[in-house]
Amino acid sequence: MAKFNDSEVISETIPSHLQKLTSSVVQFFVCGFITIYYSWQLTLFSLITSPIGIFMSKWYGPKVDELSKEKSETNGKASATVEEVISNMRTVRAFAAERREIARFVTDTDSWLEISLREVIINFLYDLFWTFLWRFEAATSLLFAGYLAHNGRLEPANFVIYFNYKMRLHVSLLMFNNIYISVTKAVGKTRPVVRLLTHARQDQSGTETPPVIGHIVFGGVEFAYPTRPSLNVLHGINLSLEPGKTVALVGHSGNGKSTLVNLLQQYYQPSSGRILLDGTPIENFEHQYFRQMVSIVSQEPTLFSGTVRDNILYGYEQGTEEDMMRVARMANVDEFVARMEDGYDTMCGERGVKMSGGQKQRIAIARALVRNPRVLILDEATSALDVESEALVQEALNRCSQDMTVLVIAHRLSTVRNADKIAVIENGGVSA
Ligand SMILES: Nc1ncnc2c1ncn2[C@@H]1O[C@H](COP(=O)(O)OP(=O)(O)OP(=O)(O)O)[C@@H](O)[C@H]1O
Repeated sequence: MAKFNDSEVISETIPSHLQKLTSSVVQFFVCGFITIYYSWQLTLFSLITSPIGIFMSKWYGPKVDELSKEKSETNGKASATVEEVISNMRTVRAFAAERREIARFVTDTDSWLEISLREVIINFLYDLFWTFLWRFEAATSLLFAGYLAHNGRLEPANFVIYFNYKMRLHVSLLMFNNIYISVTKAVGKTRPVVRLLTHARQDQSGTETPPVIGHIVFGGVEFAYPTRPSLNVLHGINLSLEPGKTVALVGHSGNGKSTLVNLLQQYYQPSSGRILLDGTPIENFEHQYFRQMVSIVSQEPTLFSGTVRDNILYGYEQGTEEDMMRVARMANVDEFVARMEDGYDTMCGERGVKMSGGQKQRIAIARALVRNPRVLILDEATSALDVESEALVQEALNRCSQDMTVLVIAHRLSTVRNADKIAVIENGGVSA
């Protein structure tokens, strides 16, 4: 799992403030030394109010951090609602749920407004506090300076120089304060982004690129989803996938078939146990290379809004026209694209809405194959299709997967019948 902490978040957000920070540190020390030089008694006296200021900042920092976090969470929730509704517009309209969805969005924006109001009030009180504290400190310092001058312990000229530099010292302290507030707010807001980036970096930290023939071993794999850490979905899975063979993974709904595939895809890491590809732990593989060697066709493949060509070569931009045509023929894509006016330049539409289910599946198979993988994962790739489309897709899969290791999540008897080995996943364990 991704490990990250606040210092990591701060180190990502602080560089933009570095210049201001450096100049205020320099100003602080220069002015500090000059004020001490001209009147150490006054300088010492003005520190009396510091503990109150430090105490207030200690309270304010976590408060702002918490509010920024809450605010970006509610903001994200409102955006997610909008995105979900827009992408499922037909379902929303089919069930006349427009009012319900508007109410959901309004609830999200209301909480955002409430948090923003709290933030405004806290910021106002904080500013008021510092204005009052500095006025109070200036007034008491002036009185003390008068007392020192009266007793001949402070020259009037030194007094003028002292106050001049004291004002500059205040300016640098104010700058510190502003930087502190901005960094605290930024930390609260950027924490989820940094967490995502850190996770992505860790996901891509492997460097090895050994030759792969496609022997996969799950050794004592245990796993619980981070959102339900107390519920172990997989308990000590031991399974071997021989190179070039097809293994059908079967089991009741909810028994963990997709979870096992998610682990092989490195979307999550096992709580314990190991997954090896030709003897190398999968996390040690270089990211791009691993994705080239292990490819997936999912149950509901997502296409992007570009052309058929763009979608087949997605993530494999070095692929040539010949590569594209080769897999398009293998996956029966050529069969329907040849009848389209723009051929491989036909636009697929957002999320592939301009393609039928079977066409999307065949493009997804071509996309998985174009990188010449050694391992192919098929997540019920034909289960959502009608008989004719299924036959075309199945034919394509049989043709393509002959010299690859195939892990197929199977619901249908026909898929199971074609497999070299059947692995039954039950109660978090597996028997083959
Ligand atoms: N992202 C998630 N967070 C928490 N729990 C999850 C998550 N995804 C799946 N689960 C839980 O993990 C268990 C296994 O789910 P999984 O999707 O692996 O089952 P499956 O065998 O593939 O089911 P199906 O055949 O219905 O697709 C289920 O109890 C499910 O509720």
